[in-house]
Amino acid sequence: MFDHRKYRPFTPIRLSDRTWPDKQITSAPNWCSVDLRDGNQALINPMNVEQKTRMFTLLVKLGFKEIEVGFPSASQPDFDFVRKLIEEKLIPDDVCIQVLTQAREELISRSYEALEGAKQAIVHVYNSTSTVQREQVFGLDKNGIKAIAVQGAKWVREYAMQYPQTAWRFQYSPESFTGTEMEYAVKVCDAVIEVWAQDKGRGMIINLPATVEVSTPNVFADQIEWFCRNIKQRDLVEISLHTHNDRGCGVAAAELGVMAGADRIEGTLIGNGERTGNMDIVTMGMNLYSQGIDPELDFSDIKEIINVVEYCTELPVAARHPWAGELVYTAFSGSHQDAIRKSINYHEEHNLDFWEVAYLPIDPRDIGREYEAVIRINSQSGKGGVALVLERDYGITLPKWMHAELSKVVQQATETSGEEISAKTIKALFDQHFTANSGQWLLNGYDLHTGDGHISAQFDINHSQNMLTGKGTGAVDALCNALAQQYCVAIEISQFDEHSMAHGSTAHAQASVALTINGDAYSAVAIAEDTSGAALQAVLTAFSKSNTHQMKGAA
Ligand SMILES: CC(=O)SCCNC(=O)CCNC(=O)[C@H](O)C(C)(C)COP(=O)(O)OP(=O)(O)OC[C@H]1O[C@@H](n2cnc3c(N)ncnc32)[C@H](O)[C@@H]1OP(=O)(O)O
Ligand SMILES: CC(C)C(=O)C(=O)O
Repeated sequence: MFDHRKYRPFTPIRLSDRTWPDKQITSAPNWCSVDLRDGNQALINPMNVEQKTRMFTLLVKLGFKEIEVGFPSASQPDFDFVRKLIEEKLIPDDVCIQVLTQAREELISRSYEALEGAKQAIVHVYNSTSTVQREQVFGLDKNGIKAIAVQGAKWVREYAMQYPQTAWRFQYSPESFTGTEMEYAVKVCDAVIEVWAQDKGRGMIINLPATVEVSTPNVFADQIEWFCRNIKQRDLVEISLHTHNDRGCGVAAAELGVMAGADRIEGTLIGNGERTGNMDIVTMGMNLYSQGIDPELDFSDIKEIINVVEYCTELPVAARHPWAGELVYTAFSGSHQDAIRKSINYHEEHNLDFWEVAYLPIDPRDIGREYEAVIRINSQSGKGGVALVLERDYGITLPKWMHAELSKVVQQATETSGEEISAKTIKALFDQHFTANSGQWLLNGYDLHTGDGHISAQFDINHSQNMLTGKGTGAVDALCNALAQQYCVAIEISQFDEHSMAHGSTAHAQASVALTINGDAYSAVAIAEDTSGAALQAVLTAFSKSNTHQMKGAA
């Protein structure tokens, strides 16, 4: 039964003098990828050695310096993978691998066996401390649970002594930290630190997991600030966070947690992990990047990250996934397209130092995305977007007065199909509507003579099979007069635009014209090697439309 009364609200801790809301993140935290452990343990098919190796290689390439590579005491494949990394010397000198173990002696001992020969490594031991786990899973009181942690810490320390060649660091996680009374969590962690602090200079990490996300991120941040203030030997430990995404706020919790004093963040690429996933390092890293902060991870080839993640996890990356999804830099809606087009043009024209483009929080090209994907056209799109597609993909810049006319044609097509329309189809519609010419109305040549402020011109046109002669203030005017005289119609030039086309194009000029012929409007575009040729052809094409129309009308 869908009955909310079955649930109780989470009780926040009392922290009225919190300071984290006034803090800003100004640098990247220390990152630790747990793709190969927490990510892996949540998969339908855990990664095989080949997939793990591919993921590890990517993580190193992205710049991770700490990578939890598995739970080697849990399974032979995990054990073998750690051995492979060490024996095949696949771990760069500046990368530290990490392994997870429960606080059980046989598992700790096996973890050290797996790590033998590593230059440096982090042994990560955990046990659950929340009220629910204490009472319902372990059946132990607070002292009993603390004793597991302390005993685990002791075994971790003792076994490390048997492998003095490795530079060991130790990590402890009070699993289900957020469901634990804060005073008690501090007590357990203080006790673990006390064990490990016996070895002076030993790197220690206390990792605080939101094993299941149970509150709003501000409550988590309060817990972190409170914990950091109250732990006894704060200066000896690195405080790490390991958030999950059950309420959809895994990244927000980690961010506020860093503001509250944490130094290190554990997470996965694209947020794979138990249930709704671990906190997504790509999202948090890109959040920093978009604020001008170096994430110290290289996400410039997002496609490669997606390919490897999809290959290794056998799960698809959602099209709307923050920063990485296929559609996150794409606008279909007209007003967004219009603003993006104007904003990008403004940016280029004013040579701005900072990226501030409407609807695009970053330049998609920074992460290897093309502008092509930014504007896509369907029935929600507007004239600006359609014009941009023609300009972007075909170098055809339409004058503003022509945008609405083309957009109407495209809109009809998208409404009829109910689907997205490709750039190729938009170009075909443009040709059909603006440049199509029966072939009878093609300009073969022209001869212009200037005198008494007027141009006398002769036009060689297929259709007339004779030369047309006209006089006017310019070539276009002269042609219109010639046509008006020859075909006994009234012609007025309502709009006219001509410009050179982009460098590198085979044609060099584009002309657009709107004529009013016997009271009706006809517009056309022509592209030719020179501006006069393009202008005259545009007039002929527009005129041909009226001619067809009249013939149709007559029939
Ligand atoms: C929040 C997290 O993601 S933690 C990481 C979880 N990851 C995994 O579990 C993946 C790998 N795990 C495994 O392959 C297995 O669970 C193993 C190998 C670790 C342990 O396997 P098994 O001993 O066969 O079974 P299981 O996991 O059910 O063990 C539960 C026992 O361990 C105890 N236990 C559980 N966690 C811990 C811990 N952190 N420290 C000490 N003891 C623990 C339980 O109380 C229980 O004891 P009991 O047998 O006396 O009741
Ligand atoms: C072992 C801990 C860090 C964990 O994976 C969790 O609590 O989610």
